[in-house]
Amino acid sequence: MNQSKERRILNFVLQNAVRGDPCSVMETIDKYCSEKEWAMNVGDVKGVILDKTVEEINPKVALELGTYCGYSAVRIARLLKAGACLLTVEFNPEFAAIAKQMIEFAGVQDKVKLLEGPSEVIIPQLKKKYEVDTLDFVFVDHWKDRYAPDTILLQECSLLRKGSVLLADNIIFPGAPEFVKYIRNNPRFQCSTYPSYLEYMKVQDAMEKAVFLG
Ligand SMILES: O=C(NCCNC(=O)c1cc(-c2ccc(F)cc2)cc(O)c1O)c1cc(O)ncn1
Ligand SMILES: [Mg+2]
Repeated sequence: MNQSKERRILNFVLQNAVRGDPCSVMETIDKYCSEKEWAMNVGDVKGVILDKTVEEINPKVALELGTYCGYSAVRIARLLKAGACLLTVEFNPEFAAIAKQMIEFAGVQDKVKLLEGPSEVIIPQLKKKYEVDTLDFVFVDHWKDRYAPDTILLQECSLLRKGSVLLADNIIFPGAPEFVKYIRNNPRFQCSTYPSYLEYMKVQDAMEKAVFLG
């Protein structure tokens, strides 16, 4: 059975990156995906916007929707302080298996909890099953038509507090029009847009930052 692209990315990391070095893992994935096979990691250009947002917030509890191969989980976790954690949600079991190995190879497994399942099932479990009180930071990077419903679900589950920050990938390409419409017209969010480029491409994209006002 021929290998998946995600398995090829992981193997390239296992063979070329430095075990326990998150930056080496990120650089190696970016090298593979810009030179050999494109893949939907947030990437090195938008990754800087993600870094700056995480460093500004310094979250104790962070959530990621859409783990994929674990690139952004490694990217976020490397910036988390002692005692802080990232919960990352992936629906696709193959992606989750790859991401688990990627996170462990990077050495950030103690800061990351990978939750396998659909976001609409996992989010309502965060308080009771995963002992979350509220979320300081949410990186939204899963199915684009889930961005708006899951933002509503996070509020319904009282997972956001005054000052919680959402950062959403791909609001230009592939686009998340329902989310943009919802969040920019919602008086409970303070929004700002960060124009950038689609990972590994000369195609315009952007990230949307939305601060929950409580
Ligand atoms: O996370 C799940 N899918 C990947 C979401 N991410 C994307 O779709 C995504 C796509 C693109 C992209 C860009 C250009 C292009 F030509 C094709 C795709 C870029 C990105 O940066 C993304 O983030 C998922 C799976 C599932 O089964 N259930 C719940 N969620
Ligand atoms: Mg994305």
